[in-house]
Amino acid sequence: MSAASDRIPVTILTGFLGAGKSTLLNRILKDPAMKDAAVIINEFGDVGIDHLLVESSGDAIIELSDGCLCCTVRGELVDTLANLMDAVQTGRVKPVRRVVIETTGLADPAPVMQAIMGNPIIATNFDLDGIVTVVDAVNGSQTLDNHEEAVKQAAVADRLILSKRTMASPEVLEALEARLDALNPRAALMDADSAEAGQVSVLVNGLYDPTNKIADVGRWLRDEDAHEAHHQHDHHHHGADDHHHHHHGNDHQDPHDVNRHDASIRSFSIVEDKPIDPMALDMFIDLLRSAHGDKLLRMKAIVAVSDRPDRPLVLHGVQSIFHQPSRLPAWPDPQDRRTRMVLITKNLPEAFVKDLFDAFLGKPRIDTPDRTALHDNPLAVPGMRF
Ligand SMILES: Nc1nc2c(ncn2[C@@H]2O[C@H](COP(=O)(O)OP(=O)(O)OP(=O)(O)O)[C@@H](O)[C@H]2O)c(=O)[nH]1
Repeated sequence: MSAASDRIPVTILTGFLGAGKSTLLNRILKDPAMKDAAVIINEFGDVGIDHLLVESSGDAIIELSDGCLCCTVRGELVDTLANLMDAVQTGRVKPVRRVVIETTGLADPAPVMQAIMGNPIIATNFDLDGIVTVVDAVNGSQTLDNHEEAVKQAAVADRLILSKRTMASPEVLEALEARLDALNPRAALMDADSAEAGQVSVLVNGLYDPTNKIADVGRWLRDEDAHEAHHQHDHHHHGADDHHHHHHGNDHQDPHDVNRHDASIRSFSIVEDKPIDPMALDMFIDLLRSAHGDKLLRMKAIVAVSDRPDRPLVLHGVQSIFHQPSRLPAWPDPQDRRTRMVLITKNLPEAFVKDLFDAFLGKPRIDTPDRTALHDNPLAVPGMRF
C-alpha cells in the first residue's frame, strides 16, 4: 500500500441542486494551485450542460455519463479513478495532485464516499480528503426540510460553504446557521463570497475520519456497508422480499433510469433548434416560476435568443428563484447552437412543461390549435396576454 503522502487526495464537492457547486468550483479552478487537479463531474439530466458551464481550458475535466453518482454510475466512478491512476502511472497524462468530484445535487454522499474508501484498489491510490458541501442560504432551510439527501450532504461535510448569503435575510441566515451547527457542529462554516472560499485550500480538509461526525453519519455509512454487502452477496436477486438499505427510490427500477431518487422527482430536457423570441422566453420562465416554482427543483439552460443568437443566454433557476441571466461571449461549441434546458422537477410532469413551452413558442400542438388555448389553461396567469 502506498504511503499516505503518495495517495492522491480526493475531495467530494456536494450540495443540493443549484446550491452553487459549479460556481464555487469555477472560482477554485482559477487558483494556480489547481493546475494539476482532475475534476470529475456527474450530471443528472439527459442532456449534458454542466461541462459547458464549467470554465476550464485544460482537458482535466472528466464527465461521468448520465445518471446519479450514488446509484447508477457508482461503478463508473470507480472505473474512472482506476483509469486515471493508470494513465498517470503510464505517463499518458501529467501527474495529478488532486481530484475533485462534483456530485449531482441529489446525490447521497454516503455511497460516493464508500466507493472511494471501500474499494481496495481505489483506496490504495486515492485518499478521501474531505467533503465540501455548498448550502444555499436562501433555500437552505426549506431544502433541509424536504430532502433527506440535503441533510446528509450537510451532515457529512468537513466544510460547509454558505452561498447566496447576501440574498438571505438576517433571520433566515441565523436560523439556517443554527440548524447546520446542530447537524454538523464540527464542520467549518465559510462564506462562499469570501476570498478564502475561492482557493484550493477549501478543498484540503485533512484525511477523512468518519468518527469525527455526529453519530448518524456513522450509521449512514454502516447502512451503505450493509447495502454493499447485500449487493455483492445477492446480486441477481431483486425479488419482492428484497429490501436493502438504499434510502431513496424504487430498488426494482431499470438501473439506467436516472430518475431513481424519488418517484415524484423527474429530470428531463427541452431541446429547441430555432432561436427563441426573448419575450416568449421571458413569459415562459415567468409562468413556470410564479405558478410552479415550488415544484421546480432546478432549471439550467443555455438558450439561443433571437435578438443575439451568437451569444447564448445562461439561465439558472432554483425553486422560484431565478438568477440574473448571463450571456456567454460565444457558444461553447459553435457547431451546436441549440437551446438546451434541463429541468429537475417534483410533481411537475414533463409533458405539461413541454406543452407550456411549445405554447409560448407558438408551436402547433396536436390537441390545441394555437396559443389561444392558453386562455383555457387553468394555470394561465390572470391578466396575461399572448
Ligand atoms: N448571489 C449569489 N449567487 C450564487 C452564489 N452561488 C451560486 N449562485 C448562483 O446560483 C445559481 C446556481 O449555481 P450553480 O453553481 O450552477 O449551482 P450548482 O450547485 O452547481 O447546481 P447543480 O449543478 O444544478 O446542482 C447560478 O445562477 C449562480 O450564479 C452566491 O454565492 N451568490
